[in-house]
Amino acid sequence: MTGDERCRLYLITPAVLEPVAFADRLQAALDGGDVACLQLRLKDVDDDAFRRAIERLMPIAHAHDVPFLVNDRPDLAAEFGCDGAHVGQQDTPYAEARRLLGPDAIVGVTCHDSRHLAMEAADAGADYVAFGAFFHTETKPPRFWATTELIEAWSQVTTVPCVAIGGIKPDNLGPIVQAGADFICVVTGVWDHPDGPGGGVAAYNRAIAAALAG
Ligand SMILES: Cc1ncc(COP(=O)(O)OP(=O)(O)O)c(N)n1
Ligand SMILES: Cc1nc(C(=O)O)sc1CCOP(=O)(O)O
Repeated sequence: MTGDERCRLYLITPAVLEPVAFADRLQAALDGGDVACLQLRLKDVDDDAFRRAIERLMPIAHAHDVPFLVNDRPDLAAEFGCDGAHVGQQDTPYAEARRLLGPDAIVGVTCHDSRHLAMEAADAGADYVAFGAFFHTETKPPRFWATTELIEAWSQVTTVPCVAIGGIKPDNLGPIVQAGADFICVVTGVWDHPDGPGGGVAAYNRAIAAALAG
């Protein structure tokens, strides 16, 4: 994951899923077009459920050349040789995640609405920083609000890629892309898309391309 390319789609799984049934939906999503990264984000599950999901879903991501990251659990990501992990401000600290995963893994950090947190993460070596939420979302009711001004300011001072997250849909992503976001990160806009997950991925990619063109 580098920030020196065009803006790309970063996909997060639903927080509750049954791995065998979800595998077909993941396959459909990744068949729908370009996805830069897949993050497994499970909530309220035990370690065995996490392990079953990693074992079933990571090969599908890899068959599409999509890096597979695990949210909150760099220990499990390391155990299964995943491509990396995403950690929040209340999770395993960045330095410990990096120690567990090694220098070549992708480690991203939630930075909410804060350029200061983002600088700290980038200086420590994070591969990307994540800003959000941009819009209201039921997926995770926002406590912080990020802005396109933050993305613009970030892009001017550093080359460390930034991810924009929170309520982002094909019809509201234009200003975020034009402000310089490297990745548009999405949960429901893909999984709940009326044309299915593949249609959702295609719709985001069309909207990103239109924003970059226009
Ligand atoms: C790419 C990306 N950005 C932000 C988050 C949110 O992470 P966090 O603050 O740790 O909250 P939970 O996802 O654990 O609810 C993310 N997962 N991914
Ligand atoms: C997991 C997560 N983190 C956020 C943050 O603001 O840090 S918003 C969010 C949920 C994003 O889901 P959707 O694309 O369905 O709005």
